[in-house]
Amino acid sequence: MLGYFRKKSIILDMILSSVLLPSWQKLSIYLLFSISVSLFAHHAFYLYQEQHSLQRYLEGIIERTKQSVFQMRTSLNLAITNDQIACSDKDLNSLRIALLKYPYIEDIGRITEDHKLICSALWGPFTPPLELPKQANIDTSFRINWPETNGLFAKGQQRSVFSAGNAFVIPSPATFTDLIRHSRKTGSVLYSSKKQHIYRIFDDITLEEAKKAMSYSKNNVPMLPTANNILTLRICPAGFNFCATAIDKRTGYFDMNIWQWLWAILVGAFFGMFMAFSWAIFKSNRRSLIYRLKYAIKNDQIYSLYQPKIQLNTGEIIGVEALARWQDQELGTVSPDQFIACAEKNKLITPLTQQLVKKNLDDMLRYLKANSDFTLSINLSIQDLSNPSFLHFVERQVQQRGIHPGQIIFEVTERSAAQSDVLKQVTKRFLRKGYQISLDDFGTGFSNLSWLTAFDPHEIKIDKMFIQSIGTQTVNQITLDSIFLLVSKLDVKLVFEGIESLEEVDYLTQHTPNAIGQGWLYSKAVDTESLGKLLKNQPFTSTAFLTNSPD
Ligand SMILES: Nc1nc2c(ncn2[C@@H]2O[C@@H]3COP(=O)(O)O[C@H]4[C@@H](O)[C@H](n5cnc6c(=O)[nH]c(N)nc65)O[C@@H]4COP(=O)(O)O[C@H]3[C@H]2O)c(=O)[nH]1
Repeated sequence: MLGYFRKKSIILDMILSSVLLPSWQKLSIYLLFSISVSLFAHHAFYLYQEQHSLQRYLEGIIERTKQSVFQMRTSLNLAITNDQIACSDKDLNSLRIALLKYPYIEDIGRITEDHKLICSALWGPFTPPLELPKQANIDTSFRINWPETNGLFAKGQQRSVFSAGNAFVIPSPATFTDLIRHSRKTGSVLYSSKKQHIYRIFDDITLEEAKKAMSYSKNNVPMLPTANNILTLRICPAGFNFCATAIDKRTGYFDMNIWQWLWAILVGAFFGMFMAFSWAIFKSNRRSLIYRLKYAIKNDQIYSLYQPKIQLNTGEIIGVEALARWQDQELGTVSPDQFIACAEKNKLITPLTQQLVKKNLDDMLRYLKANSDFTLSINLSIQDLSNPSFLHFVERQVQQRGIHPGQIIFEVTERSAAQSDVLKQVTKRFLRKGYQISLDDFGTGFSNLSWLTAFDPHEIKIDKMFIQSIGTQTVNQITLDSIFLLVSKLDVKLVFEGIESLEEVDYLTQHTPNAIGQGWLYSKAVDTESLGKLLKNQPFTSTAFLTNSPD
């Protein structure tokens, strides 16, 4: 069990260590940001829902008011066209029949020109007549209507009275009963379209709140949550003389309960973490070797430095080996062993080699032209060689610059036995075109004798580990001695890599007088300018020539 958890934690450690984890400061910023975004999103979401619910509520009130208006208009018309003597029994009976037909009307009766109610279907004749308040509103639908009328019904009750001709109606207070929400945060106000008169206030809305809501000529949807802002929606139906505004006094944030707040914070925190880690992974990927290498190739940032190859017995520079260099903004100096392997693995080697070949030919053109014995060694990967178009590419580049193919040496390394057959085939095509082939890193890995017999390289490069073994009496030194013996029988140039001391030069020249060498004793890989100086000052005859040029 313990082992299981240990294993899990190792895997987690591995995952986490491969990602650039965000710092606590960054994580807090992400969290703060996304919690705020989440809260705002929740606010907007609830606001949207509330707006929809308020819209439905308002439409309900508008629809019911239209029905009520229709019933009032029709019943008033019936009363006006009734040719009975006003307030007679017959008149009152026909008014009662009308009253029974229209459920949104509470009472219907007769009114005099000076605004006195003289009888009604419910109450019969009023003796004396009931006087209405003087402040009448002119209403296009009903000619005259009065606002709340005190005293007609129970004490304190108010009714609106609408009149036309010698008839009046009182709408039923039960008209909207089923629409009332009994809500403490929403409500609505019904008023004349010119805002002269408030017909009715629904739910728990104060007169001040109703007036404030009426003051908005359009819908008021407060996206930014402030405590004083109210959500209001207004509808003024065409062909009618009234408007209704619905109000929501506590919206979004202000209406969220503790669980909704917690949920919003949790969602925000989750997304904040998610964003922070996604960004960290994205950044880690951007910093990855493969990403940076693609970027470097695309932006032509990889270049070559040139390490002189020396004829050891004379100290003369007979050519150079191009060695790729890459200085990345993010990763710093990356060794060619690393990035070449990465390019090979990710099928980037062909574009990279092509870029480098062009640069190498351009850089060395003047030296190649100045001395027809001067050679340029270029490292190739097996993928370059097996790419059928690569030889054509090289041919084009070499011909365009008027360079003799024999001055170009392609260094190849056999990295697996399986590559042997391919190499045999392809290198022959290069040899036929006049290029030289050099067998690199001889003695290491798969570069061995079988290779030598498979085809005839012009040159064998002995790996630096053998040079470093000189004077050590190790297996490598013994191998080096056998290489001398073997190569003396073959028609092939021997190039020793990694020469760092005069003793090594002495040892090598004693065994192979025509040996060629390269190493830090003479020079590290240098740029074209420094190479020019080295060429001027050659031959290397003593330690005085040894440079400390940067690699
Ligand atoms: N300790 C020591 N080292 C010395 C001395 N003289 C030279 N060297 C290093 O030995 C390596 C020789 O290159 P290589 O065997 O072709 O091995 C090369 C070659 O296989 C590959 N490479 C470099 N440039 C290219 C390129 O343009 N294309 C391809 N395909 N491979 C390249 O990367 C390998 C490593 O290149 P570098 O890091 O530049 O390492 C170079 C060079 O800097 C010395 O006196 N002492």
